Amino acid sequence: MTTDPGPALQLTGITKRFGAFVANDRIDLGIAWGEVHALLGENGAGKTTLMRIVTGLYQPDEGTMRLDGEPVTFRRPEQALRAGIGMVHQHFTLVPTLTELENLTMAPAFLPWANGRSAARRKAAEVERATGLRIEPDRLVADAAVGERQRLEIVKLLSRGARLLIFDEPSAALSPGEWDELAKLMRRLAGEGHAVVLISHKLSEVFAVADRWTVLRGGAVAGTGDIAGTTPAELVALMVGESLAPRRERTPATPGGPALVIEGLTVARDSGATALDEVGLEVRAGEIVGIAGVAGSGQSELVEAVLGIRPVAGGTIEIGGRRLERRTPEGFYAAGGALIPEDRHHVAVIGGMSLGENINLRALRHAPLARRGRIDIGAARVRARRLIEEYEVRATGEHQPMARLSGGNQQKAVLARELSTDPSLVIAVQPVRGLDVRATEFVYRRLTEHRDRGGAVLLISMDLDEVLALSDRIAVLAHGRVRGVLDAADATRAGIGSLMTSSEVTA
Ligand SMILES: Nc1ncnc2c1ncn2[C@@H]1O[C@H](COP(=O)(O)OP(=O)(O)OP(=O)(O)O)[C@@H](O)[C@H]1O
Repeated sequence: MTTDPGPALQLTGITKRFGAFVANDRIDLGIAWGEVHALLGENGAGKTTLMRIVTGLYQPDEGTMRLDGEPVTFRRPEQALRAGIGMVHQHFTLVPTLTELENLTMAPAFLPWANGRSAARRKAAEVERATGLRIEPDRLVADAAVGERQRLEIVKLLSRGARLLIFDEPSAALSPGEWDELAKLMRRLAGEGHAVVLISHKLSEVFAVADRWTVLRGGAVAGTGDIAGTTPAELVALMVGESLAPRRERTPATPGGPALVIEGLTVARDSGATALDEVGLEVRAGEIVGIAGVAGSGQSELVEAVLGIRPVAGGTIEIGGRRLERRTPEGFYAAGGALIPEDRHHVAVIGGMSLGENINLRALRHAPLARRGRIDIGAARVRARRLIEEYEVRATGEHQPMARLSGGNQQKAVLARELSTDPSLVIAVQPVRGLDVRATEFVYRRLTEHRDRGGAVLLISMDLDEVLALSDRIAVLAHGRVRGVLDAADATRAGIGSLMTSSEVTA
């Protein structure tokens, strides 16, 4: 299909306030059919708010929207979707206790087939072919990794006839191969006359797929233009209002004693299938060990086993030289562990509690916040404010409900909470997920400083560049087994990639 490029969506003077706070400030933005338009900006710049307006989740206080030249008002997401506008959210909208196929059959396109499983399966296969995205019809969504859930979200949206698709940081949980696939899909959709809006903090992705860009800063448009003729440095400067200092040279690690020792760890998935098969892994004090692997290779189960929330069929786990006999989260934290979880929304934050309460959650049982069984509210407030400042969490104050912070700022709060208790072992799963360029540099520096002070870090990430940039040693996990452990200095993308996709154990 060919479509003349033309104005798909035109926003004029869009303003959105939350109380006295102006999240979107008189925004003019045009998205054309046939283009991939990157929407950029620091954490809290107002990107998600604007896209929530476009998809009917929020109503603007001022301004107008036109779709194909016609004024439109969306009071609910269904209205936007009916008009062909859909969003792949940072937090997915799937039902975890249903299978992927069951989740898909809830979409109207499938309803006529909903009572016939084989027909629904055929329809699912058809959508898979059309989108080039795989799904596992019989897998419970709860068992799917974040990246796999996201894929299902996209399939669901396309099956509902979305023509303008908004991707909110879609690559956060994807392996390089999955991202390449998604990038191709975005280009294909644009080529077929769809419009794609890409919210991303990764400029390499933006330059790989986008035709045009718009930068938001402090809720207002800071600039817009064509990707051709723009440099990443120019966009960074527009986003943060300054240029970023170059990353410091990393010094080699000086590893000490073992901080985490895992031997022969065998763990099952919820379905009973083997998730980890006799996995051995060691992280020493003063080093960062990265785990590279495609989503669903057993990373989540590894973390859950160490944390003590997943039964272990065999093997041992030692933290700080002590074997964890009764494995519980309390035991993990008491042994000096800290965790930056993969799924921020469901596991890492309590949305109904304030930012300050979330930041202090792990410090409440000990002095100086706990005094004779009571919490010193004044000390808690001071501590929260200090960490909010130190971690540059952008919020109206420590009282702001956590759910009202932008995604990136929630992530900064999680980091503040976990790193501020001086842990000996940090398990960091996708630690910069959703963070802007400046905050990403900040976290990388923090984790490296933690290592330099003798702390141990187990880094789990689907982002191979991140694993390569941060790790001292890299363990490659594939199909529940460690396929090799490499010194980061000698590791190459290609070498890791071939181990990541290997199905035979060569060791
Ligand atoms: N429901 C709400 N109530 C109050 N403030 C809100 C609400 N939603 C968003 N905000 C505020 O609006 C600002 C913009 O948030 P938004 O989520 O749009 O940012 P963003 O550019 O998408 O950031 P990120 O890159 O971190 O996702 C933030 O400071 C946030 O705290």
